[in-house]
Parts: sequence; structure tokens; C-alpha cells
Amino acid sequence: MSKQMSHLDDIPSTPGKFKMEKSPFVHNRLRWHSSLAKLTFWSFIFLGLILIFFFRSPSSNPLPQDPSRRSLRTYNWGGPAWEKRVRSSARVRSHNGISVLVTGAAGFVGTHVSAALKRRGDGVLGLDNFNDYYDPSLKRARQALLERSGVFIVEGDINDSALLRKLFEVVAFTHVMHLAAQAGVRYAMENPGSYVHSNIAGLVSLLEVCKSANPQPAIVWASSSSVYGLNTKVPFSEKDRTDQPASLYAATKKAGEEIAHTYNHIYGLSLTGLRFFTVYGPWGRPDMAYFFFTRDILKGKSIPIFEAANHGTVARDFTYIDDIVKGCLAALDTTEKSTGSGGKKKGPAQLRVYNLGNTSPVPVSDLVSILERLLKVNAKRDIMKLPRNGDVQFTHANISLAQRELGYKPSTDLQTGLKKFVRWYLSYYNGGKKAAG
Ligand SMILES: O=C(O)[C@H]1O[C@H](OP(=O)(O)OP(=O)(O)OC[C@H]2O[C@@H](n3ccc(=O)[nH]c3=O)[C@H](O)[C@@H]2O)[C@H](O)[C@@H](O)[C@@H]1O
Repeated sequence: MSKQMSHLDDIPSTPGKFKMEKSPFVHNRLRWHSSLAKLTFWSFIFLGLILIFFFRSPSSNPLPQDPSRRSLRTYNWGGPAWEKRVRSSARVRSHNGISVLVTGAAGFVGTHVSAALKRRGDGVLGLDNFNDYYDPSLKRARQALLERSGVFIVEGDINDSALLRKLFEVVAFTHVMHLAAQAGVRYAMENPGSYVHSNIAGLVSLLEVCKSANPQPAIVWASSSSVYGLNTKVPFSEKDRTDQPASLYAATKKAGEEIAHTYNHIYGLSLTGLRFFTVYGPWGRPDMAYFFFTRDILKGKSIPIFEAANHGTVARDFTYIDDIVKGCLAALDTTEKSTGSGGKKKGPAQLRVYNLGNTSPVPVSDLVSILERLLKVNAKRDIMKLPRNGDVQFTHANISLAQRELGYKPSTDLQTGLKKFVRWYLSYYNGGKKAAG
């Protein structure tokens, strides 16, 4: 052993150099050895301290706001008490009910869909990674709301295949409502990686587990109106081209539609994509214009209102959350079963895509006028050129396919929907004396 040690000690770090110093400088060499040992010792201590710092104190993470680090977060899950909560939340309580895994359940659409499913007696289990793309306390408040109606949200990431497999082991979900995603059109230029992480890698991770589950669930998931990109044919129909995305966000949603095709084709998964058109309403997303316009109008801050070239109008087919929820439930209720089992396809399976919009685009400047009336405050309008960061000039949904096949019929105009949003906003932020971040 000692022989071996001395042999190892003799190996020069830079072959050739060491040999030259060998015989004439024995003393030097001994001194060199002891300082090398000291150096190694202190390096280990230093390395150890760094490791302790990283693993023990996530709050002192040097980049807490960088969502590309989200995948490094660890979540606690598992154990008999946890499994019991999972089972109880997913238990179907009505005749002919379905059991649904809702990803992104602490999100805007996820919360509303989960609550609606639970209300009619379906089994619902939520999954959410509670990331900090926008104020996580709003997500926690939505979680508390769902908790009160008996929906448990598991904390975890859709990229965690072991967690997903565990969930399917504990519950034989008949359906997955996949709403977890990195949303927002403009943020894709700041953090492209988070779009790939959630909307592509996360989707594949989920579909991998679904295709191997036995029985395979039917999946309904959130695509986006943004897939129409630079398409100029209005209103946008599902038959129109979607190969000119204007943002990376749109490109990842379009990629999702292609990935859905692949898993349907190879594994017989039943897949339905819903192209949502600018969804708004109570408990909405603070990164969306109607939400932060409201906050900034109340604060007396100026709001940037985009216009296209030559004072061209920028407009959106704003769609109220309750209409979207009805569309989601109708999509779940009309799914056919997946046809595969054990990762093998047995026959062709259902593959669908629907527009869920309002069919009545409203210029952004009109949205601001409605908010001014509801808030009784004049906005400080800062008209600026539509930046080249992913926004398109207008969206307009043709919903005849969803109408025909899902019975989808939106019934809330922007004025009515914003009135409900403003009422919620004032009671959430002022009633609770919270400040909108
Ligand atoms: O329909 C969709 O698929 C997409 O709808 C929204 O995207 P967007 O329509 O851009 O919604 P907002 O960011 O709320 O913008 C609404 C309108 O306000 C305009 N806007 C936005 C921000 C701003 O500072 N000023 C401004 O005039 C935008 O150009 C747009 O016309 C969501 O943010 C996306 O996640 C979703 O996928």
C-alpha cells in the first residue's frame, strides 16, 4: 500500500518537468510536497463549503430570478400520507365522472378548469411547479382556493418523469388536461430556454409517461392562437397555415402540435389541442396587458399602447375565462379513448385541434377605454410602435369547428368580462390590502 502511495506521489502533474527537479533538490521537494498537501486539504474544505452553500440554502441562490434554473429545484413528494391525498383528490364522486390530472393547476386557466371539474363531481388532481415567472403568491392564493374545494395540487415539474410515473401508479387517470406551460409572447426573447424546457421538453416528458400508462389517458392540452403568426387570412381557421410563427413562444406551441401528431400516430394517444385566444378574467395573469394596464392606470403610471405602422390598429380576440372553461370541459367530454397500451398502438386514435376564441376582435385602445370607465380613472396613454418582439397585429378566431363539434358558444363580451375582472382585482388587491406586484 505504502509502495503504491509513493509511486502515485511520484507521478508528475506535468510529465517531464518534475523529473528535472528530482535528485538535486530533495529538500525543496519535501517542502513542495507538504505545501501541496496543505493546498489539497484547504481546496477540499473550500469545495465542501461551496457544496453546502448550494444544497442547503436555495434562498441564497445567486440567480433566484432566472427561470432556466427552475429545473434544478427539488420538490418533496411521495409517502403514504401524500399518496392518500393524491387518491382522495382524484376520486370520482359522480356517476360517469372522469378522473383528470390537471397540469398547471395553480395557473390562471388551470385553476378555473380544476374548480369546474371538481364542482361537477369529477376527480381532479393538480400538478404545478409554482415557478416565479409572475408573482407566486397569486398562484398560492389560487392553490388555497382549490384546496377549499378539495383539489390537491402536487408540487412538481412536468419534466420529472419519476413523479409523473408515480402519479399514474397511484391513480388510473382517464384524462390529462395539460395546461402547464411557459406563457407570454414577449418574454420569449428574454428567456428562450424556459420555453423549450416547459413547452417542448415538458410536453414530451408528459406524453412519454402517458403513452406507457395502462390504460393510456386521453389528453387535452393548451395550444395558442399565436400559432397563426403572420397569417393574414381572417378569421383564423384551423385549416389556415401555421408555419410562420412570429415568436419563439408561438414556435414552441406549434412544435407541440407536431409532437402531438407524432404521439398520436406512433402510440395511439388521443390528443386534442385547444388554440386559446388571449384569455382574460378574474384570477388572471399579471403579465398580460389587461392586468398590468389595470394596475398601472390605478397607480397613475403611463401605459404603453402598441400601434402598427401608419397608425394601424392592434387588436385581439379577447376571450373570457368562463367561455374557455366551457370549451375545455366540452373537449374533455368529447374525447375518445386512446387506443394503445403498454406503449404500443392498437389502432388509429383521435387527433383534434380547435380554436377557442370570441370571434370579435377589439382594438387595444378600446380595451383601455373600457378599463378607464370601469376604474373611473383616466389612463396616461403612451402610444408606441408595435415592437418587433413577437407580437402580431391582430387575432380573430373562426370558431365554427368548435361550435359544431364541441357545442362551444362564447357568450361574454369584453365589457362584461372586464367588469368581472375589475371587481375581482379591486377586492383581491385592495380588499386584502395587497399591492399588485
Ligand atoms: O392568444 C394567445 O394565444 C396568447 O394570448 C396572450 O398573448 P397576447 O395576445 O399578446 O396578450 P397580451 O400580452 O395581454 O397583449 C394583449 C394586447 O395588448 C398589446 N400590448 C401588450 C403590452 C403592452 O405593453 N402594450 C400593448 O399594447 C399587445 O400587442 C396585444 O395586442 C398570452 O399572453 C399568451 O400566453 C397566449 O398564448
